[in-house]
Amino acid sequence: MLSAGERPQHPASPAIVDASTVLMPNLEPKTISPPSVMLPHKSPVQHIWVVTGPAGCGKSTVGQVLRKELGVSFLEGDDYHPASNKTKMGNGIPLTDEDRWDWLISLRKAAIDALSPADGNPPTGVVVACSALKQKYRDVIRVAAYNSPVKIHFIYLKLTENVLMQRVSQRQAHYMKSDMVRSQLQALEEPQGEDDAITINVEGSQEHVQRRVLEAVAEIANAV
Ligand SMILES: Nc1ncnc2c1ncn2[C@@H]1O[C@H](COP(=O)(O)OP(=O)(O)O)[C@@H](O)[C@H]1O
Ligand SMILES: O=C(O)[C@H](O)[C@@H](O)[C@H](O)[C@H](O)COP(=O)(O)O
Repeated sequence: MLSAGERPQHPASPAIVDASTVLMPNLEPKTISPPSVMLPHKSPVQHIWVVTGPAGCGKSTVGQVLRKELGVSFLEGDDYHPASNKTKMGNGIPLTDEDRWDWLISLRKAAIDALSPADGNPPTGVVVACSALKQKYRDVIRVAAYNSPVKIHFIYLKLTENVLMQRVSQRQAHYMKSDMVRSQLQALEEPQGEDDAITINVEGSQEHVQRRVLEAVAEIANAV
């Protein structure tokens, strides 16, 4: 059993992956076929794949790709905020630690529930989009693995402030406006020395980001 503050140790995984570098310059994005990720259905180990980072880094986009490729459900973190948090964020007021606890706990519970569906067919895992800006927020999610054969993996999507601002500005009809990005970056503690977390630089096109993420996920899954 893990004691408080202790994190599950993972086999070596790529700590930082760069999707902004075109490793195969002769390939057009549309010719790139991402690796497919197959996880054994009979394995007692289940995975919680948490896609993290500030608003606009691509959590929902990447989360949907993983949902499809892994054949598991996808939980959008935004859906688990109480209305008061959404109102705050919509008014440009950054959330406090207190605002975030209940949200993180609800999201963690939803992830655990998704691993034990009522139909009795446990999935190989679940994908969760959650900003998880600080280490202590990731620690709240990590509790889901205590005393259970669950492995948690954080996939942090790293992007510069300028690009984040551009991408958030592009989004229509979302309560989170671009001026919140700065406060999120101030709160951000990038994962460092956290064995269950990888960083993916996501400046590149969606195709390249998708490929890098799927390669990283395949590598982690194969190492378990
Ligand atoms: N690699 C990418 N290149 C360009 N635009 C992207 C990329 N990934 C996501 N986007 C776009 O950026 C915006 C924010 O992405 P989204 O997945 O909603 O981020 P998040 O869930 O982290 O807030 C969306 O309009 C999305 O289509
Ligand atoms: O996609 C987005 O717009 C954000 O990532 C959004 O998910 C927001 O970040 C969280 O709902 C909680 O806010 P904090 O990131 O400030 O905790």
